Amino acid sequence: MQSYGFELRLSLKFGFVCFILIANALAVREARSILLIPSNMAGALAANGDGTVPKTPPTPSPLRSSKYTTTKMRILITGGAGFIGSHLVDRLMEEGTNEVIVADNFFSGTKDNLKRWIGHPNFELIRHDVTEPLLVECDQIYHLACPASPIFYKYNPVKTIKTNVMGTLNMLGLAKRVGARILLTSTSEVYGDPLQHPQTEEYWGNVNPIGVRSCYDEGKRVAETLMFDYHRQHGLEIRIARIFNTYGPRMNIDDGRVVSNFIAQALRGEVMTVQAPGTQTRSFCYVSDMVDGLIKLMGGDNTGPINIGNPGEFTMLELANAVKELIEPSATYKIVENTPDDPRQRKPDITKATKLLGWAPTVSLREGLPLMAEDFAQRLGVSFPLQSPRGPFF
Ligand SMILES: NC(=O)c1ccc[n+]([C@@H]2O[C@H](COP(=O)([O-])OP(=O)(O)OC[C@H]3O[C@@H](n4cnc5c(N)ncnc54)[C@H](O)[C@@H]3O)[C@@H](O)[C@H]2O)c1
Ligand SMILES: O=C(O)[C@H]1O[C@H](OP(=O)(O)OP(=O)(O)OC[C@H]2O[C@@H](n3ccc(=O)[nH]c3=O)[C@H](O)[C@@H]2O)[C@H](O)[C@@H](O)[C@@H]1O
Repeated sequence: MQSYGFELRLSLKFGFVCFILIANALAVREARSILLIPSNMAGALAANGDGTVPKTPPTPSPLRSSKYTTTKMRILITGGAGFIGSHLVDRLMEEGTNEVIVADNFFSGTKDNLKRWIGHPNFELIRHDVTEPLLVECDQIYHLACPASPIFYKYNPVKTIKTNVMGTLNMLGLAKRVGARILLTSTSEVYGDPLQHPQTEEYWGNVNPIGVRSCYDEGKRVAETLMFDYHRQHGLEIRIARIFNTYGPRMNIDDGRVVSNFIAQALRGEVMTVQAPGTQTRSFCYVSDMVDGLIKLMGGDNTGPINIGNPGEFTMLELANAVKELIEPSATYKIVENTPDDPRQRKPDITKATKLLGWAPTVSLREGLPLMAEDFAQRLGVSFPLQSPRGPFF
């Protein structure tokens, strides 16, 4: 009797274990089907990573087709209170067919750049830091928010990284939720101190991952990675512009970038500070050309990355001499110490932009410098064209 009892207990235990195992197997199958995870998920992810056709884009929010919603294109511009962003706002507002929302934390931008639109029924300005999530409904996102001048982005490098990584992640999350197309303003700094010249989009760059500029250039490289991962994994419609040095009216007078420094110094009667050795090169794009390029990229079919910049290449000494010739003939310069990791040469190959977007810059440096100087002179309260023995230049 005792042995029967023992066998019964044993078979009950065995039955219980079998039951648990079968139940577990069923639960896993059920969970898979609930979560819609295909059995070949690992393969699918690998295939996506290999650049196979991305998923269908997410459906736009139902709010956008509500009869109470405007028929205008609603465009979010992060960093829209800054230099390039505010010119982009002007252009998109002037089109008359858009509603524009600007989200900016005013770290390097200012409300003053947008004063023309504040109060306009198609315009909204939100004080918002992109490192925090943002809930708005929109059709397109131009994601510019990020300090761009080396002085500003090195001021709080951890914040710069957070802005590039968490900020881009938040904007991608927003784009995914509302089904918006998103454009990232990346930078020629992803090429670092380039060993290929001019730089094509295929070049992977020569970047110091632990240098003082890394918060910006590595930050932008991660932002580009995030854009492509969201594109492959979630089907997001992405656009990436690699912007090369852009200048024009409305830059911060004490922004610290070279064109604004030289013009402000020349107009204030100060000595222009050419950082050693002075033979390093940059290619300068006028802001109206840049805005044209960004809008064409957003409207076109190509994800990018696409270089947008003016291929005219100048040494810093040549730039100082151009400012002297065109802005203030009495201007002088001195050679000062440079900062670490300053790229020695930079010039965009714009074959892709020309072929795929039908875009090319139209404003030369000689035309653009005086236009910028006029704006700076007005803000500094000095007259321009400055009186000189040779008279006005244009
Ligand atoms: N101007 C150039 O030569 C150049 C070159 C390459 C790339 N870019 C890129 O273009 C974009 C605009 O550059 P810009 O020259 O107009 O610079 P900018 O500094 O004038 O504008 C950047 C704007 O972003 C805002 N911002 C910064 N951090 C933010 C945050 N955490 N949350 C919300 N807003 C924030 C600033 O307040 C500012 O209004 C940047 O993404 C920059 O990296 C510019
Ligand atoms: O276009 C780009 O991709 C990047 O270009 C710039 O970075 P950088 O080229 O270093 O811009 P500047 O600070 O204007 O410096 C340009 C050159 O001028 C020199 N410089 C700068 C300031 C100055 O007073 N004098 C001077 O000679 C620097 O040494 C450097 O060689 C921008 O600041 C970045 O936001 C942007 O992403």
